[in-house]
Amino acid sequence: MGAHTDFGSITILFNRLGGLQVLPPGADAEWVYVRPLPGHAIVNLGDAMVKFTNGLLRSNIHRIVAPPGEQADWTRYSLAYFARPEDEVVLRQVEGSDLIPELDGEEEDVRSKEWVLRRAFGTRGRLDDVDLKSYIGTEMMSRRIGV
Ligand SMILES: O=C(O)CCC(=O)C(=O)O
Ligand SMILES: [Fe+2]
Repeated sequence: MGAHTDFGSITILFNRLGGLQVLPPGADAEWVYVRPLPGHAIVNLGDAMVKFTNGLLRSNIHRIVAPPGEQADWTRYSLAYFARPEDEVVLRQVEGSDLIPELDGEEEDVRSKEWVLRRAFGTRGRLDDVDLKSYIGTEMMSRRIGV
C-alpha cells in the first residue's frame, strides 16, 4: 500500500510482522520501519485529529512494504481497527482549548463523509484525469514543510 495518511480519527493496528513504515517530519526525512512488539498495538492518528486540532496533532504518513529480512518469507496479516467521525460531522477546529493554534484564514466546511471520499479517490483512485489539489489532505502539515 502506497504512502498515505489515515482519514479517520484513530487507527489501531495489530501486526506480527514488520512492513509498516512511517515518514517522519521534515523535507529530508527517510522512511523507517515500525517494529511490531509482542503484546502491543500500533496507534495511528488520522486526518480528523489534524482538522479538530488545527494541526496540533498530526496524522502520520505511512506505507506498507515487504517485511524486512527473513520476515519476507512469511505471509503478513494485519488487523486494523479504524475509528472515524460519523458521516455528517463537520471536520472543524474544536473550541475551548488554548493549546490549539489559531486558524490562519477561513476553515473549509467539509464533512467526514466528503473527506473520506476525497481521500479515498486521491490515494487509491485513477490519477489520469483528476485535479490533485482537490484531493490533498493534511500531508504538508504532517511533514511540517512550509506550514
Ligand atoms: O497493515 C498495516 O500495518 C497498516 C495498514 C494501513 O495503513 C491501512 O490500512 O490504512
Ligand atoms: Fe493506513
